[in-house]
Amino acid sequence: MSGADTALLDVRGVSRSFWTGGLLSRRRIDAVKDVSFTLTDARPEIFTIIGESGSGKSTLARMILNGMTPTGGSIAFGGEDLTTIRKTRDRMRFMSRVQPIFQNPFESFNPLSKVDRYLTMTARNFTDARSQAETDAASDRALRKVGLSLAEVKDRFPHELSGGQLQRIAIARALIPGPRLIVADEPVSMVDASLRVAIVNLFKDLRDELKVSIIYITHDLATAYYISDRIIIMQKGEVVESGDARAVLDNPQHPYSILLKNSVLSPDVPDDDEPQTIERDRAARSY
Ligand SMILES: Nc1ncnc2c1ncn2[C@@H]1O[C@H](COP(=O)(O)OP(=O)(O)OP(=O)(O)O)[C@@H](O)[C@H]1O
Repeated sequence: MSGADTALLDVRGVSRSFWTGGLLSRRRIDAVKDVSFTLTDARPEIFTIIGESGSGKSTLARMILNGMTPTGGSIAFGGEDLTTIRKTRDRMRFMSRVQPIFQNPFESFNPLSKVDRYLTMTARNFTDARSQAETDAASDRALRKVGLSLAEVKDRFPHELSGGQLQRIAIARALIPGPRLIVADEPVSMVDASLRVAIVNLFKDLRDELKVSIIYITHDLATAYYISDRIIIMQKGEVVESGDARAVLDNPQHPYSILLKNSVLSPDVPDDDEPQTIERDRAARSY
């Protein structure tokens, strides 16, 4: 689908609750509450979801990736409600258009498999490439978009590569099917601080050159400020502030947004220079 009015992604009044505890101590957790936003096909953008731990970011990401059903509201991709995407063929089509990037690149790859195997499998599953020469060509094309080449990564195991290289290979793998949307959940929080800028810059290139929209999920205000077009700030499952990223982050209105900004940013964030990255110990986590 394309056209100025087509919603690439329409998240409408989405909520997700969980029940925890036993029969007598049942407790409802409202992980995501009534979240709405729309991404358009006509204008690829980096749309950032920011919030502290437990604010519902990953739950929202899982629902957008169709790995979890909302308990309220609806999500449509290209006009198609995600709950109607059930058949394997439809799921594969959806997956080719919406690709995830996970937090921990070391968990994205089987330590016993050579990394190029993931690229080959993705090329076989999601493109017309069948022969080794064709899958190699598809892998190399994708790797070159992230500043690598097949020659550099072929026959290498994950432990032979850095976290930054692995994350770039994970991004290359996600690009092979030609997605319209990438959902990146904390993609740089486990990457060495010195490599974060290179990775977030890649997202800008993907937006500008490949016209891919990116949902960038983070707790890191500095990289968010640096790359985002629009932003929503979440607290306890709710969107407390949203809009143009620079406008929101330069002049936050909600007390939580002000607190968030004051707690992580020094007063003068450079305009277009390197973001000041914030170190935080975070436990390895994946979906
Ligand atoms: N499967 C589940 N069962 C019960 N509660 C859950 C489940 N998944 C998430 N939650 C709860 O929902 C809330 C939101 O969690 P979520 O992981 O979406 O937050 P987050 O903003 O991504 O946090 P983090 O940055 O730490 O990953 C938390 O209180 C969490 O404990």
